[in-house]
Amino acid sequence: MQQFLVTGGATLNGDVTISGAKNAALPILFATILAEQPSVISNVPVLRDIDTTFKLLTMFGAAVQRDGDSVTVDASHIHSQMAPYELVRTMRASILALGPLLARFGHAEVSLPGGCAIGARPVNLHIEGLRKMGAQISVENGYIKAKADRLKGAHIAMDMVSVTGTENLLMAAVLADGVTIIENAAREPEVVDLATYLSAMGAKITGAGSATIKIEGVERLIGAEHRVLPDRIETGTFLVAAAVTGGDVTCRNTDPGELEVVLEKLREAGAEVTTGDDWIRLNMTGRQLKSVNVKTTPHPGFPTDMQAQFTVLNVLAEGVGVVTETIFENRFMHVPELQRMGALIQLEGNNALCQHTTQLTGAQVMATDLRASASLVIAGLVASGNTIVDRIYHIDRGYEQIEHKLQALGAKIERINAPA
Ligand SMILES: CC(=O)N[C@H]1[C@@H](OP(=O)(O)OP(=O)(O)OC[C@H]2O[C@@H](n3ccc(=O)[nH]c3=O)[C@H](O)[C@@H]2O)O[C@H](CO)[C@@H](O)[C@@H]1O
Ligand SMILES: C=C(OP(=O)(O)O)C(=O)O
Repeated sequence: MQQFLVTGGATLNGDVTISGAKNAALPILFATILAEQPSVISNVPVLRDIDTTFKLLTMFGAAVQRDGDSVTVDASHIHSQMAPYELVRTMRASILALGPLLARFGHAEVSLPGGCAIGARPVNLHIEGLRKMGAQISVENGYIKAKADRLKGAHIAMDMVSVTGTENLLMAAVLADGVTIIENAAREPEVVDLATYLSAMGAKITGAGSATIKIEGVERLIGAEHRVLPDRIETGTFLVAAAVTGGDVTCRNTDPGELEVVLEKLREAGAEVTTGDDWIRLNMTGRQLKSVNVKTTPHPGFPTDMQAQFTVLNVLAEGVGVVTETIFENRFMHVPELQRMGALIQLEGNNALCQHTTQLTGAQVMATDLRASASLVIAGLVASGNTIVDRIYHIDRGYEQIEHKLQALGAKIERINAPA
C-alpha cells in the first residue's frame, strides 16, 4: 500500500496545469456507449476512476484506446450489459452505465453501488426516473436489473438535486421515444459538459445548466469528438494549498467561470485572486488568512467537493469559521484526522466550528475519501515535521499526479511504500 510523506513548511509558488474534470469525463465516457461509431474524447485525466471506467467499457465489449490525453471509444461491438460488483464497489460512478446501456440495448444489469465514507448515497432517483420512462426495474441480489423495449419520454420531477441522477436520466432520455422533461435537474458544469457532448452526437437537448432540461429523443446517435472541461475541484484544491502556505500560484488550463463562489470565498479569506480566460492566480504573499463561513449546496452554490479543503483553510485562518455540510450526511471524516494533527475543530451536527490553530503538527493520518485525502495533504504542507497520509488510493481516484504537480510548486511530498 502506498502513502504520501509530506514535510511541512514550503511556500507554494509557480504555475500548475489543471487536468480534465473527473466528474465530467466519467459520464461522457459512459455516454460513448450510446453510439455505434467511435467517439474521441480529449483532456481525459489519468486517474484510477478513469481506469475503472475503461475496464467496465472493455468488459461490455467496447474498444478503448488512449493516446496521450485523448481516448477513442468504439462501442460498435458491445456484447455485455452487466456491470459487476467487483468494479462498481471501487467506483460509485459505475452507476452511470445504467442509463446508456438501457437506452441503447433495452436491458442492463448494474450492481448497486452501496454506501461509502461520505454517506449512504442511495440511487432511488435514478431508478424512479427510469421507471417513469417505462423501464421495468427490479433489485435482486444486490443488482439493479432494468428492461425496456424502448424508453418513453416522461415528465420527471426529481425530489432532490442529484448530479449523476440527472446525468443517468439525460443519457437515457436522448434515445427515448418522445420528449422528456427533467425538473429540479442538477446544474453543475459537468452536467452541461455531458449535454454538450450528447448534442454533438446528435441529441436534442435544451436547458442544460438550468433546473429544467428538455430532451427530444432521437432514433440514433453518432460518434463525436469532445474536449472535457477543466477540473474545477482540482483547481480549487491547488488554490487552497497556495492560500494556506502563503504562496503565489497560477492555475492554467482552467475556467474561472466554473468556480465563482469558491473564488469569492478565497477573496473573503484574504487572498488576492485574479483571473483570465483560462487561468486563475492566487497571491497570498504577505497577506493574512481570515476565516470564512461556508455552506455546501448544489451548483451554483459552494461545492461539497471543496468542503474538506476549506475546513483546513479555516483551521489556519484568524477567527472562527463555520463549515456547514448539507449535501452528504457523513462528510466530516477528515475532522478526526485533522484533530490528530492538532486542529481545533468542534463538530456539532452538520457544522464544523474551526478555530484558529497556531501550528498543526505532522502525524500519521488516514485518508477516508477523495477530498478528505486532499485536505490531509494540504494540512501536511503547513504542519511542523512529517505527515504520512495512508490509503492514498482514494486520492489517486481523482487527482492526476498530485505529488508531481505539488513538487513543481515547491512542496516537499513523496509517494512511498508503506512498511510491510
Ligand atoms: C461522479 C460524480 O459526479 N460525483 C459527484 C456527484 O455525486 P453523486 O451524483 O453521487 O451525488 P448526488 O448529487 O446524487 O447526491 C446528492 C445528495 O442526493 C442524495 N441522493 C442522490 C441520488 C439518489 O438517487 N437519491 C439520493 O437520496 C445523495 O445521497 C446526496 O445526499 O455529485 C456530488 C454532489 O455534488 C459530488 O460530491 C460528487 O463528486
Ligand atoms: C465524491 C466524489 O466522487 P464520487 O462521487 O466518485 O465518490 C468527489 O469527486 O469528491
